[in-house]
Amino acid sequence: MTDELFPRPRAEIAPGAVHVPGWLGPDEQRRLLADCRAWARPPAGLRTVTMPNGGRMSVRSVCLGWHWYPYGYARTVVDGDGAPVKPFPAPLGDLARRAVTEAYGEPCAEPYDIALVNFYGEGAAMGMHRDADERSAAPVVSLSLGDACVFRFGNPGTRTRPWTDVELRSGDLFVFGGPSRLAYHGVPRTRPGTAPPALGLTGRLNITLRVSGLPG
Ligand SMILES: O=C(O)CCC(=O)C(=O)O
Ligand SMILES: [Fe+2]
Repeated sequence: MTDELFPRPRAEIAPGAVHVPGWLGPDEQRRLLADCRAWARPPAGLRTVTMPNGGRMSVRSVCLGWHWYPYGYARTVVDGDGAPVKPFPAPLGDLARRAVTEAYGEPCAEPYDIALVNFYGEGAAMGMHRDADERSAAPVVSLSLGDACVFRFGNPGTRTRPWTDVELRSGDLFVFGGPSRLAYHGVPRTRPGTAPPALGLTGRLNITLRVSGLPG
C-alpha cells in the first residue's frame, strides 16, 4: 500500500528468499482477486485437500495448469470432481517473470506453468512443509491478497528453527529460490479483518506460481 505511515523495506529473509512489500498495487490486486473468484468456480474449482493421514487442510485451494494433490501433480482433479484442471493463463506467466526479475534482477529461463491458489478463512493455517513436488529448481513466486498473515520461513534442513516470521500483507510479493527453494515454510496464523477495505475480500488468498518441470 502506498499510504502506509512507515514504508516497509524489501528484505532478503534467507539466501534467495526475497520479500517485496506492496508489490501489487490496488488495481492489480482487484484484478487478481476477480480472476481467483472465476478460477474458484466448478468444475475443477475450490476444494478441500485431504492428506494421506486423513487430516483435512484448513485452507481451500484451486490449481491452474497442473493439479496438486498430496504428493504429486496431475492433469485432472484426481482427488476431487475428476475434471480437467483449468489452463494456466499466459498473463500469470508474465507476472511470474516480472516477479522474479523484481526479486533477483533477472528473469527465470524456464516458463511458469502452475498456479496454486489457497484461500484462508478465519482460523485457517498451513503447517511447515517444503514445496518439493515440482521437478524444477525455478523459484516459487508467492503473491498475497486480503488479510495479513504470519509467514514462517525456515531452512531446508529441518522443519524446526531457525526460522524468520514475516508479515505478508495484501499486495506483497515473496520469492524463494536458489538455496532457499526447498526451505520449510508455513502460515501459523492470519490476521482476520486486516484486508484493505477497498479490496472487498474477507479472508486471505495466496497465489504461488511455479515451474512444474513436467512434460507439457
Ligand atoms: O499461503 C502462503 O503464504 C504459503 C502457501 C504455501 O506455502 C503453499 O501453497 O505451498
Ligand atoms: Fe508452500
